[in-house]
Parts: sequence; C-alpha cells; structure tokens
Amino acid sequence: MPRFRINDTTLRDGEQTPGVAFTIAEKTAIAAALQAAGIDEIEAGTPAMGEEEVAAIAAVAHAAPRARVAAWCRMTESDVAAALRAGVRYANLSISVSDRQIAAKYPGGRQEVLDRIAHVVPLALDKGLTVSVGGEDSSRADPDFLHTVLDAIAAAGAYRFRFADTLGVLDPFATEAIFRRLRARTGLDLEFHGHDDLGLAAANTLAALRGGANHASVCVLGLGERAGNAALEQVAAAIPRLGLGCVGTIMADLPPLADIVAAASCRAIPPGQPIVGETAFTHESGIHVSGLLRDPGTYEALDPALFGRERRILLGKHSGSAALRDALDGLDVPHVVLADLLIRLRAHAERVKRSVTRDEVVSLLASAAE
Ligand SMILES: CC(=O)SCCNC(=O)CCNC(=O)[C@H](O)C(C)(C)COP(=O)(O)OP(=O)(O)OC[C@H]1O[C@@H](n2cnc3c(N)ncnc32)[C@H](O)[C@@H]1OP(=O)(O)O
Ligand SMILES: O=C(O)CCC(=O)C(=O)O
Repeated sequence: MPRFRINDTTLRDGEQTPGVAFTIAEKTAIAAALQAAGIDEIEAGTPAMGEEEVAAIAAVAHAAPRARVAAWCRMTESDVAAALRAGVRYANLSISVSDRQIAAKYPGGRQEVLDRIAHVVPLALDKGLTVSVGGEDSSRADPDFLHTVLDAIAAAGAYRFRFADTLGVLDPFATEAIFRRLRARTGLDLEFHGHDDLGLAAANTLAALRGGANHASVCVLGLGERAGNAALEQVAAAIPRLGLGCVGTIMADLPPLADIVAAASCRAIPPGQPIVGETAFTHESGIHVSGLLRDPGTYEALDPALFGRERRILLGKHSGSAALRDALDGLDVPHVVLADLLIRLRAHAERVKRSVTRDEVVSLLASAAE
C-alpha cells in the first residue's frame, strides 16, 4: 500500500480565497489543528508579502513543530531570502511553465525559466532549505518542455516537482495519463495541486495519485483562489476508501479542523459538504431509512464514527413508514393511522420547508385522531 503525503495549503492558497484574511492567531490555531490531524506538510504563506507574513510563517512553524512547514516563494533570490527570515526549513519555489504565462512574465522565455531554476534552487539549497519546485500552469505547458523542466529541477537538486493545474482545466482521465508520463520520466517526488473551476479538483488529485504522484496539495473545505482547491477532507478520506493507499491523517480530527477554518474564514460550511457538512451523515428518504435500520451498510459508504460523527435519521417529505415507526417507537400506531400520518407529514414538511421533529409528528398524530 503506498503511503501518500497530504500537504495542506489552507494558509497559503486557501488564504488567497477572495475575501479571506487570517490573523496570526488564526494561522497558528489552524496550523496546530492541521498538525493534530496528522497532516504531513503545511504551506504556511508567502514570505514575499512582507514582514508581517514572515512573522506569521515563523509563528506557524513554532505552532506545528512536527509538521513540515514550508514557505511559498517565487523563483527569485529575494523570495528565498524572505523565506529564510521566516526560519522555515522547507521552500516551495514556483515558476510558470506554460508558454502563455512564460510570455507574460519572463522576457527571456523558456530559457529564463531553466536559468532561474539552475540559479535559485542551488542557492536555496546552499542556505539549508529543502526545496520543492512548483510548476505554475503545468497543465497548459508543452509536455516536452515540462520534461525538460523536470530534468532541470532534478539537476538543480530539488526533491519534488509540484504539478499545478492552476486554471483547473484538467479531467481525471487526462490527469492520470499525464502523471503516468511524468512518473516514467523522473525519480523526483511528484505532487499534484488542483483547482476546482470545473468541480474536478478532488477527482483530479486522486487520478494524479493513481498515475504516480505521491503528494496531494489540498485545502481545508476546498478553500483557494477562485473556485478553490481540492478539499483536504475529501482527498484524505477517499484515498483509503478507494483502496488507493494510506495516509497519516487522523480522520476524527477533520470536522473540528473544518470548524476552525470556517470560523477564521467567515464562511459557513455548506450542509452537504462531504465528511464535515451538517447533513453529510443524515438520512431522510424512506427507502434509505428502511434499509439503514436493517443494515447501515445498505446506504452508507463511510462510517460516520470514523470521523467522530453520528448517523442521523430525520423525518421529512420523503420519509416512509419504517422511519415513522422507528421515530414513534413505544407508541402503538395501527397501520392505517400510520399511512394517514405519512400524508400529513408530507404536507407539513412542505409547509415548514425543513425537517420535522418527533414532537411535531406526535402532534400530527393527535390531530389525526380528533
Ligand atoms: C497561482 C498562484 O496561486 S501563484 C501565488 C499567488 N500568490 C500571491 O500573489 C501572493 C500575494 N501576492 C503579493 O502579495 C504580491 O503579489 C507580491 C508581494 C508577491 C509581489 O508584489 P509586487 O512586487 O507588487 O508585484 P505584483 O504583484 O504587481 O506582480 C508580481 C510580480 O512577480 C512576478 N512573478 C510572478 N510569478 C513569478 C515566479 N513564479 N517567479 C518569479 N517572478 C514571478 C511577476 O512577473 C511580477 O513581476 P514584475 O513586478 O516584475 O512585473
Ligand atoms: O507553483 C505552485 O507552487 C502552485 C501555485 C498555485 O497555487 C497554482 O498554480 O495554482
């Protein structure tokens, strides 16, 4: 079973979510929760943003001494110098690799990209940093040039290449094929960083792992630039569930971690958010509940207890008689009354537009008897 590394970038790409801005106290609280949840690497921020951010990254490293705390840097000497001021031991040095971005950023074109890698990576290594190189816009890069970049990174002494689907334009089939080619080309560690513009970030991340990546770059709750990144909790839960491999993540710590991040980012967790949403383990439909009451495995792919959560069965418009009987346990309700009660329950649920409580059902039962 391969052991995949879960690298969280909530404090860097997650904070790039429009409108999200963490204080140092929030950053350190998130970092401590990430470490407690067994997250392998924490990308703590962008030191080039200034001395406040440098201090925040230093505080994160202090708050999570057991995780690998990394700084995100552009492929420049000055960004590396800023990372060193933050006192981190790991740096993710990023450079654009698609011709579209290269043309807009680097007057020296592809050669400048290769020259920067050859110059800045050894300089960072000399200063004691462990270096991963991020290829911005890798998904739109010329595959042959990407291979040249991989060779340049390996020659310069970095240990990992981060393939970024910066614009979120990949699908899982293409992603797996790309990673099979990259894996065949290089002995470097490979990381996938996916964006969710098409809602495929988590699926693409899993496809990259299938294809040969051994690191997943993710954000709690799928925060991140624009539509966000792959959600940490989805990727970490899916890897063992799908039999792809194992992770060091402590699943029961994911819901409290999500609560901390939601509060710090002033964003409510959508009720149906996988793993951590309020209704992620809640059932209403009659057919499901009838099956669940006999065997939870009939309609449950993930055991809520694994995530420190509980299964809930709620009454509503789609309830059936098994759910009603279960809710009214202890009350002897004849079959015909139950059938009438179901009709009343459906009408009531439509009126109130929410789940219906047991007390309300008992009142409906009483009014039926009048
Ligand atoms: C896809 C991603 O998520 S990439 C990460 C995005 N993250 C951020 O932007 C973090 C927040 N950013 C900031 O605070 C600022 O943009 C800073 C501090 C990094 C830079 O600020 P400024 O110096 O004012 O530059 P500005 O933001 O206008 O432009 C970015 C500069 O970085 C250059 N650049 C962009 N990517 C890279 C790279 N990977 N390597 C080297 N240089 C780069 C751009 O070409 C531009 O250079 P120029 O100033 O010579 O034109
Ligand atoms: O190059 C990297 O480290 C990735 C940067 C990023 O966030 C992206 O390209 O989406």
